[in-house]
Amino acid sequence: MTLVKICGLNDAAGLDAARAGGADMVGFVFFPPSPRAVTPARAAALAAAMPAEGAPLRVGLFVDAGDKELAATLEAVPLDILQLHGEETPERCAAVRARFGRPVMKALGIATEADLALLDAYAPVVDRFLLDAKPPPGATLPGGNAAVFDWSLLTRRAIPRPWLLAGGLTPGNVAEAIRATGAPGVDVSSGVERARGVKDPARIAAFLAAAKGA
Ligand SMILES: O=C(O)c1ccccc1N[C@@H]1O[C@H](COP(=O)(O)O)[C@@H](O)[C@H]1O
Repeated sequence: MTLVKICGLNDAAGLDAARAGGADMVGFVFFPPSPRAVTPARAAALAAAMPAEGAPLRVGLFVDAGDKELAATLEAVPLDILQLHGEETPERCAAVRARFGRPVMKALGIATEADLALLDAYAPVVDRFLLDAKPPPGATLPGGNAAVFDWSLLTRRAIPRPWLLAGGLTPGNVAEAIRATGAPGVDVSSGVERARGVKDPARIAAFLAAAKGA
């Protein structure tokens, strides 16, 4: 069954809906410019309501974070996976994985076939990929922009690690996205919100039902 990550959770109602609907991963955004950002203290309070082990796994989303920030966040919040959503190089991914002892999920922006060439450089040093759209012109965030990319690019080569499809997914298009790409997992933020940065429990439930039923 398709793995589902609900990202950008910042309140108990959203987290409850994600858990009730069977989310495999929940994401906390540690990137202050994002409207979904949480402080480590806020994420710790939300995570405290979750089971200590098992699903959903807690994913921390970081954008070009330094070791000090990663260490301080991990001190406060029991994160299972580190999602690196900035310009982190393969060397940086390897260093983060070794120093912090957590699986690393590297986000890559995909717009053309050439972007997929990066997969081979990262594959030896990451545990999972998150394949997202590149930020559209004028966007201020490196992700979370409700932008879709050309899914057919993903059918032309094998992805050398487990991976999640992201970018502009919604309850209405996620089943088609899974069918078109064969994605083993999907990730959503904007598509389950009622306003930018505000999660909608009903949309979270609908997304999970559509993705798990695909
Ligand atoms: O969600 C954010 O605010 C965010 C900020 C900075 C980097 C990544 C971010 N979100 C990630 O982007 C994907 C796609 O988002 P969307 O569904 O298109 O809105 C999301 O799943 C997050 O992993």
